[in-house]
Amino acid sequence: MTGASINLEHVGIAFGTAQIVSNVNLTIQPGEFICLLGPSGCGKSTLLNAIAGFTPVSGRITVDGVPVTGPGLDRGVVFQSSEVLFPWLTIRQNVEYGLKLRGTPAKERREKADRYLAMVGLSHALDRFPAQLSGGMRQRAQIARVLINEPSVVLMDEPFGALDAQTREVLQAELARIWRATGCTIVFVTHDIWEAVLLADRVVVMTAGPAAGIKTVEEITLPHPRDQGDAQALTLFRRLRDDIGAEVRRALAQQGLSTEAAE
Ligand SMILES: Nc1ncnc2c1ncn2[C@@H]1O[C@H](COP(=O)(O)OP(=O)(O)OP(=O)(O)O)[C@@H](O)[C@H]1O
Repeated sequence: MTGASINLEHVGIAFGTAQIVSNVNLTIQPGEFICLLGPSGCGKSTLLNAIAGFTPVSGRITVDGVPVTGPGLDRGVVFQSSEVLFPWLTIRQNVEYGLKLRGTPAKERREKADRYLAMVGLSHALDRFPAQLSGGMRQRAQIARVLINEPSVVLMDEPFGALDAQTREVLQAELARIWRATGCTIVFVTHDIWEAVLLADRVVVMTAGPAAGIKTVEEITLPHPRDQGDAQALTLFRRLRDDIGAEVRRALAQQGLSTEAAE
């Protein structure tokens, strides 16, 4: 598994007459970890869905130079909700499912499923059903189900958003390890500024919608594992918080609402 480059050129996304995203230009290097941050509702998920090929765009999105025209196995998507797992299949069967559909022999798909389930720390839960797992374990299973396809790009939409703070912290550290082990390119949507500081090579901050674009791109060169107690990490956190806060205040002012409401 190696990471692919992603190129967004003048990307715009509209739903009917509503222009959600406008003129986004971004080049993502192979193996990079990009976090998308921005005010609520600005269009982070919309942009991620466009890279996944779920949403048509104006402009151009390419992955390793190939235009995105629809979903593909080169791009795996991890959603916030783990309800995408089939409740009637065991965790191992869930992870194997895609390979089974594509006719991979049973022995090979079992070996692969077990390898990726070991990578996400679920070797002890292979034969359990989703309902018998915690939320964090279900998210690990969802990640294994994506990784088994050996995608060059993993797109993650607030994958830890529904988890408690301690579980989220554990999964963040595990994701950083998995990312290094696989070399895939990750684009990760989050509301959580600390999550972005702890994980990303670059944080892309979007402007408030409508017609959201890129406000700033912050490069983070701190070594892993990163720590919230680190002074440089704290400086970055504050800068990102101020950038996003300014966008939220601008959006509220545009709507004629008090800017103090955003403090
Ligand atoms: N299928 C759709 N049809 C019409 N409008 C949509 C559709 N999907 C999203 N939108 C609108 O696009 C805008 C951006 O939504 P999106 O979910 O991408 O924002 P977000 O930044 O990910 O939000 P949040 O941070 O709250 O999760 C919102 O105004 C939303 O209502």
